[in-house]
Amino acid sequence: MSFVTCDLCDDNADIVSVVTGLHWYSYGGRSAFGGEIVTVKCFEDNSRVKEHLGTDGKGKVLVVDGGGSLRNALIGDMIAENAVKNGWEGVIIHGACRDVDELAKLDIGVMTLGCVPIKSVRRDEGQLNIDITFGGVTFRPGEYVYADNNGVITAPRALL
Ligand SMILES: O=C([O-])CC(=O)C(=O)O
Repeated sequence: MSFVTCDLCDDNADIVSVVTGLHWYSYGGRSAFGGEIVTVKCFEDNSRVKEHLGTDGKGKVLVVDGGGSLRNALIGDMIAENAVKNGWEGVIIHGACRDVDELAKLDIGVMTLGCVPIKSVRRDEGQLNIDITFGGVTFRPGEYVYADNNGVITAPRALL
């Protein structure tokens, strides 16, 4: 998938929403990625993230509202490798990741607010496929998200 979010914004100004006010870091081996939105809402517990990236993700991006916490990592190289095996396009986390040198070698997009060496807890908490909001945008399961080094945008339908 080859695109620039700036062009997608210019060409679809009437329907895109743009995430603002957040500083993203791109850690995955793919810097531009997009697809159908699947959501997880959790806080310092990556149970739902691990579980869901273990299912088929072709054409999909997992968007995680981790409450902005940088206190532990919601994804690392093992979970990301599994996501690659299952065909996920990428993961966007309003929170943190770890194992960044390994993430850079994987053919998947991983955008987060930062990294931290410690993993998250797993208490089987978190919700799947509910509307989540951060950076002024509501991510709705079934809509579309596109991300690159310029930022993150959503649209009610596929733009590519
Ligand atoms: O296991 C975790 O919770 C996160 C992690 O380090 C990995 O995915 O390798």
